Amino acid sequence: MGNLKQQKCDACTGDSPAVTEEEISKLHPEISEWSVKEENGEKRLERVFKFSDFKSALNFTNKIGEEAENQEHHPALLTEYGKVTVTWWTHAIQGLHRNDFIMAAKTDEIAAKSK
Ligand SMILES: C[C@H](O)[C@H](O)[C@H]1CNC2=NC(N)=NC(=O)C2=N1
Repeated sequence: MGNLKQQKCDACTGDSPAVTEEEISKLHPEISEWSVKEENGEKRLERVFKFSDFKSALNFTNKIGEEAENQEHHPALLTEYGKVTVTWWTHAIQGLHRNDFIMAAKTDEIAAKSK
């Protein structure tokens, strides 16, 4: 464990397995700052990152966007003055896949490097 951020996303289709509750409880400690939310009956991972101004928030948003393109797995990003809300889930399965936990870990790493 502790290596989620080094993993790559698998190509995901509607047949890909959603993580089970048991897997969620194993993976969540690696990204403990994220909350598991439920929206429209779909589980999602969400975290708010704080910044000193809009420009830093936008800069972080763009870095997450680049990594999303590299991994072909894409978040919802809400950029505001001094904060970015990042939400990961897998549209193809309307819920959480291991990919979402990998991307959350990568997001944490990018945030740590952006400080
Ligand atoms: C074909 C392409 O890989 C898929 O449409 C990808 C793109 N990015 C994606 N991102 C996310 N978060 N969920 C998906 O199901 C998804 N599907």
